[in-house]
Amino acid sequence: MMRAAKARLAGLRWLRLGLETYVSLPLFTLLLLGVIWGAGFHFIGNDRMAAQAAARDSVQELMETYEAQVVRNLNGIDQTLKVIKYAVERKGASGALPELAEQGLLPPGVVFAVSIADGDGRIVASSPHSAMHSVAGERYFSAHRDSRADSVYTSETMRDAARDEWHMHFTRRLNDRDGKFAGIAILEVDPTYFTSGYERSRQGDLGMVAIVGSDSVARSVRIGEHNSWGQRIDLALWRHPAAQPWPGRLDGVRRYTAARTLRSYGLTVLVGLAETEQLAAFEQQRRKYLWEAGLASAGTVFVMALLWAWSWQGAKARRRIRRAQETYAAASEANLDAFFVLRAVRDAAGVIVDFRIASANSRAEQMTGRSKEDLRSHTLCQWLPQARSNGMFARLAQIMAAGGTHQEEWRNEMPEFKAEWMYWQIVGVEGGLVAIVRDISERKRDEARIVHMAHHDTLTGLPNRSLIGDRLEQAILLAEREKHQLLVAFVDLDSFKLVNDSLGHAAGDELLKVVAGRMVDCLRRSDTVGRFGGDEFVLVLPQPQGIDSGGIEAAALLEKILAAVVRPVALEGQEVQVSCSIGVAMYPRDGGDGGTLLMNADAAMYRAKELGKNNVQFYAQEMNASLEEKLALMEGLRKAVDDDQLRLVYQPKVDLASGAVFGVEALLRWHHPERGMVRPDHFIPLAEESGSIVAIGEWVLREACRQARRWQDAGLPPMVVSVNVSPRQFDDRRLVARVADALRDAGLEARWLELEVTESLIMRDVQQAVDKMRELEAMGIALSIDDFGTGYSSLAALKSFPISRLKIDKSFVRDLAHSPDDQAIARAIISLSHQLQMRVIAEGVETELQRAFLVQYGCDEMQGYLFSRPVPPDEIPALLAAPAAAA
Ligand SMILES: Nc1nc2c(ncn2[C@@H]2O[C@@H]3COP(=O)(O)O[C@H]4[C@@H](O)[C@H](n5cnc6c(=O)[nH]c(N)nc65)O[C@@H]4COP(=O)(O)O[C@H]3[C@H]2O)c(=O)[nH]1
Repeated sequence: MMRAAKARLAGLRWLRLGLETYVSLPLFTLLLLGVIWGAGFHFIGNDRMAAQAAARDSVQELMETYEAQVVRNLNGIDQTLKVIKYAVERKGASGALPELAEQGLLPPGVVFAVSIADGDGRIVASSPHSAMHSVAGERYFSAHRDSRADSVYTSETMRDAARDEWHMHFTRRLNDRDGKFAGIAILEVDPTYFTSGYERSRQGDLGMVAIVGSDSVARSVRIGEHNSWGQRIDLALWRHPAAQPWPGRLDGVRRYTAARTLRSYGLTVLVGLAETEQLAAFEQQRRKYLWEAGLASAGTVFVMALLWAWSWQGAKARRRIRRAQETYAAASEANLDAFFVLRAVRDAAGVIVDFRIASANSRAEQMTGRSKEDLRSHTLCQWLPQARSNGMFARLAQIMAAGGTHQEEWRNEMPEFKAEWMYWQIVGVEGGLVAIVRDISERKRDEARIVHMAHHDTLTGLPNRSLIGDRLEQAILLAEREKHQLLVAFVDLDSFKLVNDSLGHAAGDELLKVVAGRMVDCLRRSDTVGRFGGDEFVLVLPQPQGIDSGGIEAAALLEKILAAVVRPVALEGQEVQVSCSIGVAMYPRDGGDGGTLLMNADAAMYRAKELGKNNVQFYAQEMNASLEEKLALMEGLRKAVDDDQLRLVYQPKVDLASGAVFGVEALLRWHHPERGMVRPDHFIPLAEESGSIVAIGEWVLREACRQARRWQDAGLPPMVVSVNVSPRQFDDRRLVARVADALRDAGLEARWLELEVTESLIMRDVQQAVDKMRELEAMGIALSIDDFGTGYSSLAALKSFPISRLKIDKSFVRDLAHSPDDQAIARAIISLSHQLQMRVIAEGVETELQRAFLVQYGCDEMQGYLFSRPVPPDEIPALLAAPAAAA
């Protein structure tokens, strides 16, 4: 099957090739040449045969004529000889000739010479008269003498002794009355006599007539104007000559020949017509034919060559077009763009009324959902009726008129195209247009996505800092024009860092998303809520309702946000609660531009934080002062260590069972040269923020170790000194080395040092924290978790910590007497500590009630104003000396 199909294909290919003019034309030319030359040679052949036949006829005719002529002449000669013989025999030799001459019976002497020889061979009479001589020695004489035959003897052409001329001698025997030999009658004839009938006009210059004796010796030969005799001619060859001309052996000229033997005279007459002359006319005709065929051939070849060149050019052009079409088809098929070739349809006046779809590619099929055939069977306006109303047709007609290339992007609203956004490039071509159409919906979506990403926060999808800035500027312009106010609020989540650090970033991100969603739900569509960065959000509320009437409704809205944010969020299987602090600035009262409004809202937000978080603060001018103050404090902190402005106070830790002081917690104090005492709650976060906490923390560590050593040296019973370690300090890679240095330099045993780390600190990266804590533990240093209960430690993680003590945060202790929740938490922490083989200490114990509760539930230790406030180191010996506050 395959082979048959292949063969059919190959056959078709050859047929198509054969039909190509540039191939068939040379073949046709060859055919024509064949016909021309075939006809030429056919005519030539015919003519040759006719000419040869004519030549043969001519030679026969000539033969007939020449033979008749010779026979007539010979008969005449013989008749003359007979008359002479008769006269001689009757009257004798001397009287015979004159009588015959008188009677006019002798031939003219100009041509013939008559003589009579006697029995001895002596010429006894002659006419015309000649000198006496003897012919006794001649063969013709002896032939008659020796033979009684009464016949004419024809001698060879020979020189006559009397006249010294060449003659043919015809002789007859003369007898006397007794019948004996009496001599011979001789008639001499010029040999040319027999060839004088040569007609040049008929026989040409090379024609031949000849008489040859039976002895094969030519008596007379005439070829053209030339006479000769005496040569030998092989009569055997001449009597049966070929039908074709042959060279004869006379002069090498090929002749048509004929021969006839005249038996009674012992002669053979020969005629010959030269081939060249006989066929001269034919040759001329032949040359003419050849010329004509040559000219016809040249003409044919020339015309065909022109036609071929023309058709070759045409074929080349067609091939080029076909290749271009194939290339176009292949390229357009492989292209990801849709191709449409449109041909203009014009009315009688030449105005374009529509476009016919001449061609389309596969991509066009996909984009339109129609097959190529279907598309080709429509005009543009049949297919897309709306093209007339939506301007597409007019646009195409205009491009057609203007020419060139046009391109544009447009949002597609025609259901015939399966694309939302399209790009088209229209190229004007001869008689129409090529439309290259591309589906750019994906690109447009990407662009929109990029634009969105550039202006929106990827996590929450809310406008980002730059878009907030834009919206704010827009809102300011609008408010300015409409004479409205504008509210800008800075929202910062309280304790977000705690969640992030303890539950991980994924949980932190989830929290941000939930909170963002809740804030969006609280606002109108015209309001903007954006994420400014980290856990900071910004609200822009144009024309806030009720601002003019004292901000009551705005405040309600912000309260709503506070309430929405503080609702518990389920994260990592547990419920987390965060609040937020909101600072508000009003346009135009608090600032005329976005930057100022944001800065003032930020200051108000800080104020809200300072006031215990989870509240809203409207901006007041003095707030900026606190911001400056913050910067000033940061600057002062950098010099605090070097300028010896730091001091440590110590708060005793008491064993609840015995009431004895077993240790102290070192608490930092900053004696600012201008501001006086600055509380650690104020400056520790700043030190942490600026990084100076590392240097400050090291100073605290060294000072606490030195002080513990001093107390020991002063003879006080050894006790554990607790030092707080901040997150940055804990992250310091050299923390362990620094602790070791501090102990060594102070000469203090490691067992008298305890480090307090916060719960959130170790929960940021549990593994790393555990590794570091194990190093410290290995040195003999005790570790405790400060502020326990405020973070989100998992029980599993807690078990892996090398911790010896948990400290219940004072926020749970504060309301212990009244809050069942706090009581439950305190009980849980105490129980948990004991299960984990840890001791538990409560901080911030101020009242007896609190202490009683703690004692009741088995808390091991306490710390708080109830026993002592933090005191300078020199007051510690007195406290140790005081009687134990028994449980
Ligand atoms: N209301 C009340 N408060 C009590 C009572 N007993 C003790 N306090 C206070 O509770 C705080 C205990 O320290 P903290 O929880 O570690 O909280 C500390 C600690 O987190 C930090 N801090 C203090 N010194 C250092 C330090 O040297 N390094 C580091 N990193 N942080 C320190 O500053 C915080 C505040 O320190 P202080 O102002 O000294 O406040 C101390 C102390 O004066 C009480 O009965 N009632």
